[in-house]
Amino acid sequence: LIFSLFISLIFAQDVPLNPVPQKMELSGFGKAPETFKIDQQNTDKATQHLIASYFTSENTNNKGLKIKIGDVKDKFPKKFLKKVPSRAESYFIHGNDKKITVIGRDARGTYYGLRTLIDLLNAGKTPLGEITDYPDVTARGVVEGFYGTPWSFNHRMRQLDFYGANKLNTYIYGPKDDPYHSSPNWRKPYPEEEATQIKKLIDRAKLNEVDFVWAIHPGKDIKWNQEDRENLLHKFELMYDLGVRAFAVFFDDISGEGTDPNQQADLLNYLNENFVQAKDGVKPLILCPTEYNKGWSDLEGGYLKTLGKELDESIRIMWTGNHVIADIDQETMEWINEQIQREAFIWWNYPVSDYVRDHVLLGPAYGNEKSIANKVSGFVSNPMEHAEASKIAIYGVANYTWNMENYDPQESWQKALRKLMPNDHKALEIFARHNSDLGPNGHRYRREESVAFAPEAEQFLKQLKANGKVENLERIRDEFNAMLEASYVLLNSKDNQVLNKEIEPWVEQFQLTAQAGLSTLNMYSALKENKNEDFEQTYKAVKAMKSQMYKIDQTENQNPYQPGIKTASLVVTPLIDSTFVILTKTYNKRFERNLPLRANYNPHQGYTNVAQLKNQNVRLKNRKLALNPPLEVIKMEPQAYLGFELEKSSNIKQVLLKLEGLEDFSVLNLEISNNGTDWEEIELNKKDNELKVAVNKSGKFIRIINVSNEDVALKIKEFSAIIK
Ligand SMILES: CCCCCN1[C@H](CC(=O)NC)[C@H](O)[C@H](O)[C@H]1CO
Repeated sequence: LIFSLFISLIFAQDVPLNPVPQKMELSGFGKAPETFKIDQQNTDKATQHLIASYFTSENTNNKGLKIKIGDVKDKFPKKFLKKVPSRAESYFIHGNDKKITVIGRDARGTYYGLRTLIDLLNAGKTPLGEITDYPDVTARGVVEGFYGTPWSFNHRMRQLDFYGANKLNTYIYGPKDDPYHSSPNWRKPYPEEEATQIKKLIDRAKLNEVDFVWAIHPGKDIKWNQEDRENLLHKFELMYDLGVRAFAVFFDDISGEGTDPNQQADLLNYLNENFVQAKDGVKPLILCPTEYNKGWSDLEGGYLKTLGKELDESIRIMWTGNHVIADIDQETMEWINEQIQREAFIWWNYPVSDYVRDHVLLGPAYGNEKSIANKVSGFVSNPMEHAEASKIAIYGVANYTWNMENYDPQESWQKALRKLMPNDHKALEIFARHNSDLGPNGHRYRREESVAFAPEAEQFLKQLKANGKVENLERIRDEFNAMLEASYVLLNSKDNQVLNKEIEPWVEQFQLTAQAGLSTLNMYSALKENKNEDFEQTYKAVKAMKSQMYKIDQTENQNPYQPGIKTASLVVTPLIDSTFVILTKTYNKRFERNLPLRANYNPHQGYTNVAQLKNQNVRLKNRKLALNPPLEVIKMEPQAYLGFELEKSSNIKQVLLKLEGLEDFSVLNLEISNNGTDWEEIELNKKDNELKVAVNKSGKFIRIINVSNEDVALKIKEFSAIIK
């Protein structure tokens, strides 16, 4: 047994089994034959469809290797039947050189067993021995729950196929910006075209053994009366008629009336009794609570306790962890499960990037503990609006939730890159390892990036600053070269055009970054050899590359939150920018020149004492300096301020302010200053919350400040200044 386990562990690495099964006792693998003979017993439509698509007249005949596939209700040898695990969706495979047997605990188990067998056959192998497998987490998958452009129909169809292939069984449809999911049209039926698409998605989900969960987000304007109760029930009926058999109600990111936990619980219990129980085949309801993370929960208020006490025990309650964006550990689960008296259903806000839209998050899915499998009722990932690129993280979640203690983030990440780009995965790896961190953000959630390169970058900068000479120039140059070459391979790869289309602007920016890096190293060499003409020439080249990057950043991916294209922002870009400034300063001093130092184009920065906004980026577009508007409501205590610190005192032509949720505008003053201590108030007509204020005064600091002695809560839709 030890020997065969040893063998199977070795094999587990090189056979791309998605996910790795719980237990493999194989003496090895046979060579997959040319033809098979299928003996199909009890199977559902999804399995029949998968069999029909894989075993065709090309590779089946009477002399082929026998494959008998069915579930525990069928006739199989007792010694096999007793090996099928009792959990839902589990399966057992036995193989020798005569016959392969696949037995599912249930229809999904049979399907997943077949998927595992097909993974082996695709690798040209058949199993010699036994595979016993089951999922660790009950509901596994994705919640399309982000702000921004919802995924397209075609992307959703691709996603469902990806989930089927990787044993994910849950897709929750809840795009924040779909007006028929949320306000104002949650009461209305979908228009014809969308309704037809949803029907097609449901059929595709079935063929991939995925529960299509339709979520409604009524909380912004729901009235706790019989009329709206009927409205919601009616909308669920309409969705049921389209084929939806699993439903969710989201009460997140709302304020006011809709946040009442007793009303929320009454509504869901009512839906449970009068809809879920009343109809056949409908799965238990899922609720996303208003207090969906510990940082936002007010224990005295008893919101969570009320839900835990009042909600029917069949209803699942979602949870993002100790914060809006958080990784999940044992302590997180013990706390919340106690509060809600059931196992929470995790909504993992990764790789969602709707609060760092200028970044793509392509790194490994890591940070969640491996001991929580029996503490969660579900685990779904909230992805990026870039569906194809999100598959890297989703593949990790598939492995993590199926076989948790076996999960290896790096191994999964490598496998995901190969699944997405079978031939050019090396180029994708070089690109992805430098595009994984989020950059500074209001949630202060960060990811590792450029991990192997960071020590080299650090040593390079340290030595450059200390004595102007470095020892690892070649290793830095090698990485920039690898980045440059990878960018060309990616832009020309035929592996996955859908992915290419999504990441193209970032790959272009990445290419320019690599080129700027190489030329900055040329500046270093020219300086060392006192080749002043070369230095100034290559200096000019870097400035030209930077202005091209600036143009991409100003034209691509323009959205109202974090517009533009940031790449390699944690290690590589800062290394290049710092090196550029150090070399230019040294050159200017040594040869009495005054080449401008500015490497990047935004010399201004945010200026605030509001913790939530410490990292909020500011952007300069032409002459307009704007605060990236935060998604969330901002709380400003008395004397709290936020605004801008300019590079130097400049003429402030105009200030634009668009605020929301503020009854009494008089609590805020607009002020400017040249030194950050003496402030001059700028008159505001404080009645409307959309202001264009002519200033025409010079200043280095601009701010709005809460001059009342009360806390104020507001949403900042726009805060910008025109600097002339
Ligand atoms: C308004 C404060 C920020 C909330 C951010 N959450 C939202 C709600 C949520 O997490 N619900 C569980 C969206 O889902 C979004 O995608 C995600 C991250 O930006």
